[in-house]
Amino acid sequence: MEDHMNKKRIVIALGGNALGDTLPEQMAAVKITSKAIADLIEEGHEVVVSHGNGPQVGMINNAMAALSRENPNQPNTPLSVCVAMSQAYIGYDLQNALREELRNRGHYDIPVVTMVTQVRVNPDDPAFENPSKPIGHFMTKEQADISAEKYGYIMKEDAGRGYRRVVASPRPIEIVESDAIRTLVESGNIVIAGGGGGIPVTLQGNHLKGASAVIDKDFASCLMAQELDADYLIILTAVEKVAINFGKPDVKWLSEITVDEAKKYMDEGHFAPGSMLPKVQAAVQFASSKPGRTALITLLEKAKDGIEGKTGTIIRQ
Ligand SMILES: Nc1ncnc2c1ncn2[C@@H]1O[C@H](COP(=O)(O)OP(=O)(O)O)[C@@H](O)[C@H]1O
Ligand SMILES: NC(=O)OP(=O)(O)O
Repeated sequence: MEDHMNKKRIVIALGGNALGDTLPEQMAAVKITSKAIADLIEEGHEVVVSHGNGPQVGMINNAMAALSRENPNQPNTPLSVCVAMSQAYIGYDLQNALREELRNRGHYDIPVVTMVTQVRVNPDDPAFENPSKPIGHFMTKEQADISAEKYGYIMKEDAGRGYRRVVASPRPIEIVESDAIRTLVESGNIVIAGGGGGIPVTLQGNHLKGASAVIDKDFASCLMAQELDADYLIILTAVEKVAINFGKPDVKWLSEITVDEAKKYMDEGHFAPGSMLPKVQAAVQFASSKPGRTALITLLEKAKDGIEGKTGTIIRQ
């Protein structure tokens, strides 16, 4: 273990490739993911891990809906509860894999814990009227039409890859458990928190009421990084760097950009909505929130190289 001279507090947001789409894929993927996270832990950094849940929350929601169709005594499970289930299921696999990876490297004294995390949203957020977050598996047009007809789901085409159900995705405004997460981090725990963007809740006096939504994990991770006063927000995805002119012959991969440059590229439409755009938006929000805060977007396997400045796209003020 390195000494703690350069210890940073890091929030890592894991993309879809870190977890896969199915139960067996997730089992295999978390082993690779744990290696990348353990590399950062071994450098002595304080690490909080968040992750997506799109495929998983859709799968859970479908299973619960089928159960309630078969059994009239079983009312349908709210989407907020499905997000909670996805946090626990993904947290279980990730926590277990990371514990094993740390032990394989001789670190028996680093506890890993998953925090059930609620995230407050505004009940008047216009996103509730405009579902945009794809969940579940991809379908053909014919399958999507059947789902829309049979279950009243709203289906949208997802970046040329097929059709998916979409649900509301309001902006996160408070990480309810951030004090507890901070306490765990400061006492040496590796914390998995804010999974699936957090369980969306609205405040009703002292009661937190579940909302029918799935929050974007990049925005929730950004807010969590701010609330934890993190030094780094690392967004790990399936590309090593962010590009302008992505997918075109004159593609240019970006190594380091300022917040102003990132905003200019956003305005010019270089980042696809629903994929790279929320990542760059989250990175910009984090890097602008306080001097010294740095955002990094890179490949899962390159997390350590990225924080050492060897690769990835760095966004800072
Ligand atoms: N300008 C861009 N630069 C790099 N990647 C981009 C860009 N625009 C769109 N992408 C795509 O966005 C993907 C990341 O978004 P997505 O797959 O939704 O993320 P997640 O890892 O969170 O599941 C990349 O793998 C890439 O295919
Ligand atoms: N909640 C969320 O943003 O999940 P995905 O990253 O899987 O879309």
